[in-house]
This record gives sequence, structure tokens and C-alpha cells, in this order.
Amino acid sequence: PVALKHGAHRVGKRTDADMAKWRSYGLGQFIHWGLYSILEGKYNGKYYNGAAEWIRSWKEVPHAEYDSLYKQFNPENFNPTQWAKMAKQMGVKYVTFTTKHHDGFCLWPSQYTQYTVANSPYKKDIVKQVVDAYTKEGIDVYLYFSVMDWSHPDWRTDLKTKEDSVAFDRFKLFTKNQLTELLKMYPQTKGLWFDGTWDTSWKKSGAFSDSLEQHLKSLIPGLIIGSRLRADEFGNRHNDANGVLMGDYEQGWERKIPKTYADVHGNDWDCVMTIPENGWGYAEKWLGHWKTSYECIEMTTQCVSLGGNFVLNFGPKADGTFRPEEITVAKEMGDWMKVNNAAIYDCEYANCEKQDWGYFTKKQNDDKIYMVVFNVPINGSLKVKLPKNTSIGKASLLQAPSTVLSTEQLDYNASYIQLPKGMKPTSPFVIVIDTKQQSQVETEQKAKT
Ligand SMILES: COc1ccc([C@H]2[C@H](O)[C@H](O)[C@H](C)N2C)cc1
Repeated sequence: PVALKHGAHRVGKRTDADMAKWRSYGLGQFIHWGLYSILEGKYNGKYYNGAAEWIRSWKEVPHAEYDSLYKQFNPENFNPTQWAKMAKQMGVKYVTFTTKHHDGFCLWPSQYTQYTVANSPYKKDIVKQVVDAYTKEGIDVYLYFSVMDWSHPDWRTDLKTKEDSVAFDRFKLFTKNQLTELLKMYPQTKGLWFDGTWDTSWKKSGAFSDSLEQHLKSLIPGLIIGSRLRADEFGNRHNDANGVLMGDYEQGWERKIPKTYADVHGNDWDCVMTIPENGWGYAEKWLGHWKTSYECIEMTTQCVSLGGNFVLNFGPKADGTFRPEEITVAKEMGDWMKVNNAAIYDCEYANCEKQDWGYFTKKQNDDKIYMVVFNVPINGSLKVKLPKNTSIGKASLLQAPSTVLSTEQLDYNASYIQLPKGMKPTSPFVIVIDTKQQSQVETEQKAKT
């Protein structure tokens, strides 16, 4: 291996209680809210065909015009308690909220810039209201922070000249100061979700990113920071020069889900996902396909079945309200989670091979296995292959525990599970399997002879 001073300082998953809590979440909410929400993905009657929160980068939008939008920011219908209650009903265990996106506008009254909500007509501290309202609902709060800051004169995409380096040194101090004030002002924060760290200037700042992470973790012990913050001294991101993840979990799964367990390389990870095909901030017109609650339920299950968390994004309008499609997805997911959350919360990879009927999840620190069924075979029988030397003790419906399902053992670790006659599922359902190990089976068989 390569000797690294600013590579990963830990190999393998964190083993502390704070990370165990993170690993138990299953389902989270992302919220993207800011000045881009005012433009709604369009300008001068033309629709931007990129992600709405990137509209400032569209050649049609004069920067000065965009940067003066803060003078209009006044979300009179913003009700953080309503936001938190919608999230609670949806069944999310954590929320990641944009404190500052790439445009540099701060939703908290930062003392290090004038470009904040304090200087908008709204005036009040939005980050504080979100942190307090979600914490009150028992939902852990994580803060999204974009290192890249288009509004700051000292931001650089690369460090070509001495002047660049002098300016970027000022920028790094500004960044450290803003992050320090965020953690001091909102000490309930459980973690930071970094973005905007792909540019060369940051790849050349590996040592700084390392010391910054250590500084932030000294402010809130147990703080959770994913793999989007760090670069090593060779400019590698996510994985260092030795292929070891730098960060508490892998943050590369943006709008994509790993295919197999091998793809996650033994790391903790989350997938962040948009309801439309792309676009995180509010857009009047959603381009392409909008995911249904059914698809979001399947993605949640798929992520948990591979040991990760699923984080679904919501983009409130400039006035603080959510669009009907997002309210519907939250409600329908919540209705499903109310009945089936045992297969999502505190669950992990079950180490079973994937089968057509759906996904396995396994309770952490327990032998219970859940089958989340999305496809019932024509013959009404679910073929179940379990890990070697593991067989079905009892199979029952999560939503009707007294309904024990008949099982026919095919061989040591394969069985048919018969669904109750007349069961006509209209939404994904969960079968609970109490497993028994091979040694138990032999003992039983010996007892029989
Ligand atoms: C260049 O491709 C990008 C860059 C940044 C993003 C940002 C989005 O604006 C959103 O904040 C997402 C979480 N982030 C990765 C997405 C795709």
C-alpha cells in the first residue's frame, strides 16, 4: 500500500453507537430549498432543461439577476412543524437539509457573509426552525453544505496562480468558519452532507479536507460525515490511493442504487434520489418520469436489502409549501411504512441470493428474516432459497402474524411458501421468517428416528 498522510484513517465500518443509529434508519428525507426555488426551473418564459437548483449556471440567467433574488425571498407559508409532521407520517428517520447550495445563499444568519436569509425580507433563521421542528418530531437532522460557492469572490475551480492559492486560502478559512458556526449554532446536528467537492481546487486541498473533518468531529463527537468531503494528498476522492473509503459512509450513490452487495464493498452507504428523473430544487415542470410511491417503496426496500439507506428528495416551493405530487408520495409511503416498517427499520443485508419475488431484509442483531414481496408467481408459491444450513422455522404474514403460511421443504435450504388461498395482494407485503439452523434440523430429525 501507498503511505498516506491524508488518506482513510479507518478501514471498515464505524462501530460506535452513533453510526449504528445511522445504519438503522432505512428511510430518510432530503430537502432542497433556496433562491433557485423562486425561479422554478424557468427564466423569461423559457424552461431550463437541467436540474432546477443549477439554473444560475444557465447562460440565459444573468448572475447579478440571480444573486439579487434574495430580495424577494419571503416564504410566508413556511411552516416547519408541518414539514416535520409530513416527514414523520412518511416514516423517515432522518432529514438532510440544504444550509447553503452551490449559489452560496445561506439559509442561516451566517456572520461570515451578508448573503444570507437575515438580509432577505424573511429575515428569520430557517435552519434553526428546521432543526428544531424535526428534532421535536424525533427525526435526526443532517446538514447539507456545498463547499463550492459561486457567490464568493475567493472561490476557485483550480489553483493555477499564486493569486489563486492566496484567494483559495481565504476561501478555505471562510468554509471552516461557516461550518464551525453551523455546528455551534445547531448542536443537535447529527452529521454533515457535503457537496461541491469535485473541482481541482479541492482535490489539491486534501490535507485541509482532512484537518477540517477532524476539527468538525472535535466539535460534535460522533458526527457523521460521508465520503464527499475528503480528498487524499493525491487528489483521490471517496476512496484513497489504497482504495479505502475516506468517510463514515459511501456517498457516491446519487440517483442510482447498487445492483449487488458486492458493489457496496463492505461500506455503509446511502442512495439519494429525486422523484422526477433529475432536479432537486422546485421546478414548475418536472422533466421525464415522476416516481410513484410504489417505486419509492421498492427503492427503499432495495437499498435496505443491500445494507444501505434510501433518502428521497423534496423540493418545496419558494413560499414553503410542497407540490401535490410530493405530498401524495409522502402520504402513500407513510401508509405502507406504518404496516411494514419492521422490514425496513433496524434491518440489514440478509446474505441471501436475490429472488424474483422481491427482496430479503434481516433484523440487525436478530435471526428474523423478512421477505418483502413485489411479484407473486402465477402458481401462488414463493420459492425461497436461504443461506446454507438455514431453513424456515415458521413463515407468517407481518400484517397478520397469526396467519402461518404452509411451507414445503425442497432441500436443506430451499422451500416453497404457499400464500393463503384467496390472498389477492394489492400492495407489496412482508413475510416474516423465523429461521432455524441446520444443526437444529439434524437434532429434530434425530429425535424423530
Ligand atoms: C455535476 O453533476 C451534479 C453536480 C451536483 C449535484 C448536486 C445537486 O444539485 C443536488 O444538490 C445533489 C444532492 N448534488 C449531488 C448533482 C449532479
